[in-house]
Amino acid sequence: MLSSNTTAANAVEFHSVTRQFGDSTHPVTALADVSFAIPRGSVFGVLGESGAGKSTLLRMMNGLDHPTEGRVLVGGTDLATLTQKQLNRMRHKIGVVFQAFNLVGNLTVTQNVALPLKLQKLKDPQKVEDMINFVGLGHRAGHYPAQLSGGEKQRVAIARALVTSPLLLLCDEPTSALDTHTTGEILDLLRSTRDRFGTTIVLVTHELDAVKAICDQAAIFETGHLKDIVSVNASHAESSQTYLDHVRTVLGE
Ligand SMILES: Nc1ncnc2c1ncn2[C@@H]1O[C@H](COP(=O)(O)OP(=O)(O)OP(=O)(O)O)[C@@H](O)[C@H]1O
Repeated sequence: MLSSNTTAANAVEFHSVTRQFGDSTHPVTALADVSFAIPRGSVFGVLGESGAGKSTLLRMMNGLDHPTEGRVLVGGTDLATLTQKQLNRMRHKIGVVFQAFNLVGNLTVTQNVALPLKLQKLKDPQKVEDMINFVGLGHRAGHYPAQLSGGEKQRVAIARALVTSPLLLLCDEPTSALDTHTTGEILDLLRSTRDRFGTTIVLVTHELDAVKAICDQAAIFETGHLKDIVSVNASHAESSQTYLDHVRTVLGE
């Protein structure tokens, strides 16, 4: 299990994974014979156009969906060997961050961040406070989501995902709803998360800039097929540049 087998070299392994939907007359192949590994402590990008299979891939890492063929290992454990109870426990060690933030509107920042602990009947006010401070929102702890900017909402979502000390953080288009400057700040925060806590991060995105800014490797998918895995050699300092610098870089000045 992810929490017990902390020595596995790879946080995630896909072995010849195929996922088909539909019936035999109208099959839809979301993933076709996909194999790859994500080293522990790395930031791994998943790139692909709409329908490439990215969401299906994330759902499998989270144990919410299962291969039609092949095996998915998380923290060295084949998810197919787990009982539902074990799977639920493992999922507590996987954080998820979404494009739409998915905060609870009538809860404060502190209450939102404490939610995953509450769902496990746990309490750890110090950890909640630490995570809120880590994402730079100590001054907003009593605010409600409607009082926050998009970037601040995503910071809350990241603090909430980190409060259970996940070994794996799955980020599904986490910056797609944000402007360029705020995107840079959120990517910096994700990189700090990896550096500070050693969290393995999977970043699903269609934004090449985001992959270039923080990923060690990126897998490129096309209609369910893994086309390539590239090592990202970008200078990771680039994401810390100012908005103006970024505009100049992109516009080629
Ligand atoms: N529950 C399902 N039932 C039937 N087909 C599905 C189901 N889930 C996904 N698919 C199909 O599998 C393929 C991959 O879908 P998936 O959502 O994983 O792609 P994606 O890369 O995440 O796309 P997007 O960027 O639009 O979210 C698509 O053709 C999709 O229609």
